Amino acid sequence: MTEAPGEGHHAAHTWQEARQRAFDAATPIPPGPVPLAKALGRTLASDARAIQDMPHYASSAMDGWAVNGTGPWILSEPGQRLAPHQASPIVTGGLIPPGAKAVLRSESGVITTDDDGLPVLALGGAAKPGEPRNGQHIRRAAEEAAEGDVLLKAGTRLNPAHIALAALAGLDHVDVLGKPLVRFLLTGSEVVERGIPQPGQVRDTFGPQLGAVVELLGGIASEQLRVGDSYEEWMAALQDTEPEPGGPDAETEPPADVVVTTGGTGRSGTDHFRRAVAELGGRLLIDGIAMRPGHPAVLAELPDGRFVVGLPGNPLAAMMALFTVAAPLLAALGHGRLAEVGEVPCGTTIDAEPGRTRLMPFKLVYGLASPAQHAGPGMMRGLAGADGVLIVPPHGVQLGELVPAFPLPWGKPLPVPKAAEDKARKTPARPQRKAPAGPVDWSGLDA
Ligand SMILES: Nc1nc2c(c(=O)[nH]1)N[C@H]1C(S)=C(S)[C@@H](COP(=O)(O)OP(=O)(O)OC[C@H]3O[C@@H](n4cnc5c(N)ncnc54)[C@H](O)[C@@H]3O)O[C@H]1N2
Ligand code: MOO
Repeated sequence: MTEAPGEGHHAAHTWQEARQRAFDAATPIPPGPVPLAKALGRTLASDARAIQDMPHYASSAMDGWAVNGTGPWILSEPGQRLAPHQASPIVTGGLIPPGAKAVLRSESGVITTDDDGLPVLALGGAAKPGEPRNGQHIRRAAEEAAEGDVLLKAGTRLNPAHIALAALAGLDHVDVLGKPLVRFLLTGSEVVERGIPQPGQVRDTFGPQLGAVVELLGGIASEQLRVGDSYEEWMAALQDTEPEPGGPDAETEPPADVVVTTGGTGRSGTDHFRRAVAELGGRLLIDGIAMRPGHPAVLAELPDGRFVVGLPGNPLAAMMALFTVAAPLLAALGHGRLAEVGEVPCGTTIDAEPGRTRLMPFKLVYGLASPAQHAGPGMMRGLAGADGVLIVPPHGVQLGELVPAFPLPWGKPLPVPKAAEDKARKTPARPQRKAPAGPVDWSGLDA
């Protein structure tokens, strides 16, 4: 923390360049299979089809008897082929025996004796007229889907019912679009995880929020590793983020695609990000951004393909760096798009600050953006109460002027500015397409 990174002594990227560069650095992670237990929220890369008829055998929908022909029925052993006027006991879900034409519910039949005193099944008091109809209470094979039918279309974002359907179809895995796995390396000997921090100590603000935010940004949040401030710890941790080949975690924990580090982005003796990356043979893709807060933010790529996002230690600065660098990177890795920047009318005049973009958490007050108080680089209060973040250009903003902004990953979308809304209203509605003649094809709504 001796020099001012990005403050003149090396060429920092503009905010816009940094965002685009982070997005362009990555290509989408290829699709692959995931077990159903990990498929929630994932996007199907290819159609999921029935691998056999569903159900794959005819079964009973009721407890009772499988019957052939009209009663009374002579009882035979369960599972045996039924000749006309024969019946055998069956339970719900039981396999329909060959020769059975229907199932008689238990409440519709009685076991009685025939003239010779032999046990027979006869219709009982609760039987409805005409019972059992041919096929009654039999769940036919392929009633839900025939082998090869598309159950879920490529592009479906999997919800619990989709996953249950895949399980019902007998699938153990589904083919989904790649999604970046993110590990965290939280650094700083002064950082404490619980209790009241002593002078010189600081409560960890990253552990409690980074995983959740990374998930909202389209990543899979994996474990957090905590180290102190020594270079050796940094090196060991950056090397050590892979599960040991053949080790206990190797099966369950695939290698990370991204490592997010916190702290150590400055240039003092205890700030090791750049040196550690260089020693590991990595290269810096972004080294400082002309923005405030968060200017020391770094993005690097290691020879093993992992990206390392270096967030500054100051809490608000880190979140602004996360939104600027990690959000586009995760979008690119996860088959997403670079989010468009919105606009909000500004409720105040913000003076120029040449050479850097300022990211300011704001609250909407009567539709106008008002920069939040308590938004110093080390604070969280402003962001915690904010509706979004203003991207204030170096030349400042005039009162009432539209200013670029982005919403928070956990918040509501930005309101559409009135000017844009009025324009949309004035644009004549597109002429309705004529409905096609003939029956409507609803097949696109299936699955
Ligand atoms: N001479 C200069 N000093 C500093 C400059 C500069 O340009 N010249 N930039 C300042 C800015 S801006 C930032 S941001 C920080 C960047 O610091 P580092 O990334 O090296 O982070 P540290 O020095 O390790 O920590 C900074 C600050 O953040 C606190 N911290 C760290 N981890 C956590 C955590 N998990 N939860 C809460 N707070 C955390 C740490 O205690 C420090 O107070 O450098 C400035 N200095
Ligand atoms: O830019 Mo620092 O990143 O202000 O806190």
